[in-house]
Amino acid sequence: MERIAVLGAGSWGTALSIVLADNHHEVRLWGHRKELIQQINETHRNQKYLPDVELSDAIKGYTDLAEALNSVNIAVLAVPTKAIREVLQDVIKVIDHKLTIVHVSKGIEPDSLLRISEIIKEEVPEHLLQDVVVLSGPSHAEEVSLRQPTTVTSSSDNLEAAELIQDIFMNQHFRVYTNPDVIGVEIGGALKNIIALAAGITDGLGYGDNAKAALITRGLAEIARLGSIMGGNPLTFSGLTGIGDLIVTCTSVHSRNWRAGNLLGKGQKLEDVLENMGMVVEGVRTTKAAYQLAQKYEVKMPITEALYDVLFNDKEVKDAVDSLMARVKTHEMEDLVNISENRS
Ligand SMILES: NC(=O)C1=CN([C@@H]2O[C@H](COP(=O)(O)OP(=O)(O)OC[C@H]3O[C@@H](n4cnc5c(N)ncnc54)[C@H](OP(=O)(O)O)[C@@H]3O)[C@@H](O)[C@H]2O)C=CC1
Ligand SMILES: O=C(CO)COP(=O)(O)O
Repeated sequence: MERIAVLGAGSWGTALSIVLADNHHEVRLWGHRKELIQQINETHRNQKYLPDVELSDAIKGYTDLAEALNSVNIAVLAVPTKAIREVLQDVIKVIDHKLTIVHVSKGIEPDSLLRISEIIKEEVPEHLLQDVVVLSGPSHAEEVSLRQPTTVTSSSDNLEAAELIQDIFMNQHFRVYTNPDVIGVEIGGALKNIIALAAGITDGLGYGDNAKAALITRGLAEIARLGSIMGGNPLTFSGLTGIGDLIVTCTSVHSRNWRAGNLLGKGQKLEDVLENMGMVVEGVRTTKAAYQLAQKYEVKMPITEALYDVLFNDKEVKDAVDSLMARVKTHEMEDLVNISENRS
C-alpha cells in the first residue's frame, strides 16, 4: 500500500482517486477550493465534478499542500495544463524529499511549446524529482468512476517508474500498459483534443458519420506527422494514447472538447461556450500550441490550422470546413508515394 497525493480535485483527479482507493492505497486529494474539499470530507461526494459517485473513506480531502504531501513519495498531478507551473511552484516550496510525479493532463504550453513532462523538469529541481511518469489514454472520468472497463498507458524515460505506476493503478476495471515513448504519448494525448473540437463542430453543423471518420483519420495523420518529427515513435499513434484516445474523445458525449465544438458548430460564441462549460476544455489552448509547433517544424496540419482560424481569427465554422474540402488535391499516404517514386 502506498500513500499517494492527488493534486487537483476536478473530474479526473477525483476519478483517479477512486481507482487508487479501490487498490487500497491511502489517497490524499488536494484541491484549492475549501468548500469543495470540505464537501468531499463531509459528504463523500464531489458534487461539482462527479456528482453521481460516492467516494470511499480512504479518500481524504486536503487544502493544505504541505499536509497533503507530508511523507508522500508519489504525487499525481491532475490540474489543467495552464495551472501546472503554478501548482509545481507551490509544491517545491513545501517538500524536502524526492517525489515521483505522475502527470495525467493533456496539453502543450503555447509559446514555450513544452510538453508537460518538460515543464515538470523545468520547474522541479533535480534534488526534489525522482521520476516523471505520464498516464494517458482513452479514459473519461465519468466511466472510470463507475468502474467501467478502461485501458491507459503509463510512460516514462525510466521503465521501472512506468511499471511502478502501472502496478499502483492497475485493477480489474482499469488496465494499464507501459510505453517508453514519452513524446508520442504526450503529443497524442494533447493533440486529440483539437480533433475532438473539430468533430464536435461538424456534428453541430449537422454533418454525419462520414465527416467524423474523415476527421479522425486525417486528424491522426497530422498528429502522427508532427509527433514523429518531434521524436515520437510513429507506432505510438496507433496505440491507446493515439487512435484510442482520438476515438473516445471524438465520439463521446462525455468529452468537454467534443461538447464545446458541438456548441460552436451550432453557432455559439467561444467565450460563452467556455464560460458555460464549467470544466477545462484543453483543446482551445492546445490548438494555439499545435499551430505554433506546425510552423516551427514546417509540418502541414490543415485541420489544426482551420480550427485555429475559427477559434482565434473569427472564421465561420462552415467556411472552415469548406476550405478544408477545397484544399489542393494530394496523396493520402505521401510517404508511400515517395517510396514508390524512388523505386521506379
Ligand atoms: N476528465 C477526464 O475525463 C480526463 C481529463 N484528463 C486531463 O486531466 C486534466 C484535468 O482535467 P479535469 O480534472 O477533467 O478538469 P476539471 O475542469 O474537471 O477540473 C480541474 C480541477 O483543477 C482545479 N484547478 C484549476 N486551476 C488550479 C490551480 N491553479 N490550482 C489548483 N487547482 C486548480 C480546478 O479547480 P476549480 O474548481 O477552482 O476550477 C478543478 O478542481 C486535463 O488536462 C484533462 O485533459 C485526462 C483524462 C481524462
Ligand atoms: O481525455 C479525455 C478522455 O480520454 C477527456 O476528454 P475531454 O477533456 O474532452 O473531456
